[in-house]
Amino acid sequence: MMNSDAGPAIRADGLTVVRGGRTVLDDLAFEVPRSTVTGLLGPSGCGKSTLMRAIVGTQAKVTGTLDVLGRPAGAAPLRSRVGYVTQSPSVYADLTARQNLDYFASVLGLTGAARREQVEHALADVDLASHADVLAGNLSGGQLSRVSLAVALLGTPELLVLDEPTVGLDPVLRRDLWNLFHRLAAERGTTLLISSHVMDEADRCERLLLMRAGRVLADDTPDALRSRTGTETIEDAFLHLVDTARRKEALR
Ligand SMILES: Nc1ncnc2c1ncn2[C@@H]1O[C@H](COP(=O)(O)OP(=O)(O)OP(=O)(O)O)[C@@H](O)[C@H]1O
Repeated sequence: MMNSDAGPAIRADGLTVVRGGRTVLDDLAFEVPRSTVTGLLGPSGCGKSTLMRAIVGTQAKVTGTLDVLGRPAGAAPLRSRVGYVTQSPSVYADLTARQNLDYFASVLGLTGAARREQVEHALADVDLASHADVLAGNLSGGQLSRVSLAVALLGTPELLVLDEPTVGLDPVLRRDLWNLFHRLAAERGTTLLISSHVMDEADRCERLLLMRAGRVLADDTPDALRSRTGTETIEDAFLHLVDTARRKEALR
């Protein structure tokens, strides 16, 4: 019998998604190893959110292979094992940060002391303990997105899929969040897939998936990408790969 705990956290092969009659993900093949921080980088509109939605099982018209933690993406047993944070924070404005977490912890089936412990832990992880009793509606944008992240941390998911979690945050908070991401991978074995359209976040990742126009341009470590393309920055590596892809398309 196949062991669903072995192998990569995510495996895609021939993955294609059609939205509104357009192919927005085109024949993707890649793997995301377990317990790593992988960056999903590419320009606005290249398909990052669509890929994340496919991985968490909320995207229609997905064809090809897409396995998550050894099971087909979206399979019911994955629900409690995968955490997902969208670009727009999804919390209740009329509840405090702590009440939001308590509510979502109860939805996950957590009770009693274990629930209280998980809630306090998640608040501390995202550095929001001092604002725990403020109504979500009165929190800043960055604080709200950290409440969403804390919700995703409840239940200690094995895979965290985070759509642009550091957008709009100040440099200190951004650094603290990246430190948290690495701690989760190193200490809890969590796999993190984190999207960004800012190339300067690339060096904070152990691995990179570079996307452009619905295709994966590269699936590698930042160092390997730079040395393979003979460039010094990931932005230059990305441009080099785009030019190479364009030349190939022109030859065809
Ligand atoms: N409901 C929809 N119907 C048709 N096309 C869509 C729909 N939603 C998104 N698209 C298209 O799919 C493509 C990929 O969109 P997606 O949101 O996945 O990109 P993205 O890389 O996450 O962009 P951003 O960084 O701006 O969030 C875009 O060209 C977009 O216009």
